[in-house]
Amino acid sequence: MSEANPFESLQEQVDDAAAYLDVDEDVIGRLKHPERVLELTLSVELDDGTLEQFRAFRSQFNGDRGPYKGGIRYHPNVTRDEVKALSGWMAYKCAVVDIPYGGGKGGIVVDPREYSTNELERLTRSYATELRPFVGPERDIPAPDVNTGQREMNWFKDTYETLERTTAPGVITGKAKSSGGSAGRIEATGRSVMLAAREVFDYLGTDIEGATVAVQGFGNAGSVAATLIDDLGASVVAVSDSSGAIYDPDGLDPRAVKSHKAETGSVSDYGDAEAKTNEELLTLDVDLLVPAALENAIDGDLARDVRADVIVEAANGPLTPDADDVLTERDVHVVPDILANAGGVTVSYFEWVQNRQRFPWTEARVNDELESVITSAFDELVDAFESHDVPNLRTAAYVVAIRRIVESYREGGNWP
Ligand SMILES: NC(=O)C1=CN([C@@H]2O[C@H](COP(=O)(O)OP(=O)(O)OC[C@H]3O[C@@H](n4cnc5c(N)ncnc54)[C@H](O)[C@@H]3O)[C@@H](O)[C@H]2O)C=CC1
Ligand SMILES: O=C(O)CCC(=O)C(=O)O
Repeated sequence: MSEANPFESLQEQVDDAAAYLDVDEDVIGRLKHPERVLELTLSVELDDGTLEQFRAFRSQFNGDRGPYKGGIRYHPNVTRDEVKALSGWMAYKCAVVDIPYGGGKGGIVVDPREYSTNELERLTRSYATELRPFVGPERDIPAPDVNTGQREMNWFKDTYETLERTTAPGVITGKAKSSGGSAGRIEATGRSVMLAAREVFDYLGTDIEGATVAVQGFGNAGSVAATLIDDLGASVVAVSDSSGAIYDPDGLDPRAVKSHKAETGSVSDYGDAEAKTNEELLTLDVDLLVPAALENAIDGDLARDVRADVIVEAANGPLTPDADDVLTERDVHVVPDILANAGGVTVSYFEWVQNRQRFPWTEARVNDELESVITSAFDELVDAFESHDVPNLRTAAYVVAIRRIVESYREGGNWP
C-alpha cells in the first residue's frame, strides 16, 4: 500500500482538471483547501472508570452549493490530512451528481474493536456534543463512513436533539428507519457502484453478464456492490477484507460469503475458496476490479501489474495519482470514486428531503430516483470526457464538478 498523502492527491486531481478549464488560478486555489478544520480532543470515560483522550476532526471543505455533507470515520489511522482529503472528495462528489450540498468529513482516531458498546456510545455522544455548534440540518450534515453505521448516527442525532431541545432528524443521515432513516440507504453506496459498473460496460460495448469481478474490502460498500453486480449475471471470483482474500475461479456467492463473515468475523476460510493476499486480489486477471476498502490501495508500481480492464472505485481515493497515470497509459478504464460511490450521499440527500417533509419514501422510489441520478451523472461524465479531450474519466468528473462549484460561487456575487 502506498504512503501517498491523500490531501496532496486530491490537490493534484483538482490541478489536473483545472488545466482544461478557463478558471483563474486564485479561484482554483480556493478549491484546493478546506474552509475550516476543527480538531478536537475528546476525553471519554472507559468502563473501568479511567479517562481516555481521543483525537477527532471535522473538516468543512466547501459550502458554495449547500450545507457541508459527509461521513464520520472511526479508524486508528485517521489523520488530519486524510479527513481534509475526504471532505474535498465529498464537495466534488456532491457537485458531480448535482445534489445541493458542499463537502465535509469527520473522523475519530480509534480502533472501535478495542472498545465496548457503552464506551463507543460515550465517545460518539462526546463528539456530537463538541460538534453541536458547527452542525445542523442547514449547516453541516454528517453520515456513516468506515466503521460507523446506523447505531452511531442514532446516538449522534439523539445527542444533538437533546442538547438543542428540539427534533431535528435532518442533522445526520444514515440513521435507522425508526430514527428517521431512509429505505435503501444501507445498500445505496454499493448500488451506485453496481450502476456505474453497468453503465461503463455498456459505454465500452462489453457485456457485464459473465464478466469476472474482484472486490477488495467486504464491508458496507464492497459487500453490497458484490451482491448487486452478481445479480447482473457477473461472476464475483474474489473478495477480501482486512484478514485477506478468497478466490474461486467458478465464482463465489456474495450472499453466502456475507453470512460467513457475519458468523466468523471475516471472509477467510469460506468453503473451498483459495486464500490469497490482498495484493494478489488486486492483480487478478478479471474484467472488473472494485477497490472498496481504503485510500492508496493501488499505487504506480502495483498499477503496472493490474490485469483488470475496468476499475470502478467504491472506496474514496483507492488509486494514487501515479496509479492513475499508469492506468490511463495502459488504457484501463477507471470510473472515479466521486461518481461511482456517490449513491451513499445521494440517498443521504433523499433521507434529508424525507426528514424535511416528514414523509417517508418507499424503497422502490428511493432506488428509482438513485438510478436516475447516477445514470444522468454518468452520461454527463462521458460528455465531458469526449468533448474536453481529457485523459480519463476522473479528470472529466472534476471538470464537471469544478465548473458547477465555481458557477455557484460566482452567482453568489463573491467574484467579480
Ligand atoms: N458507507 C458509505 O456509505 C460509503 C463508504 N464509502 C467508502 O467506501 C470504503 C469502504 O467503506 P465502508 O464499506 O463503509 O466501510 P466498512 O467499515 O463497512 O468496510 C470496510 C471494509 O474494508 C476492509 N478492509 C480494511 N482494510 C483493508 C485492506 N487493506 N484490504 C482489504 N480490505 C480491507 C475491512 O475489513 C472491511 O471489510 C471507504 O473508502 C469509504 O470512505 C464511500 C461512500 C459512502
Ligand atoms: O452519506 C453521506 O452523506 C456521505 C457518505 C460518505 O461519507 C461518502 O460518500 O464518502
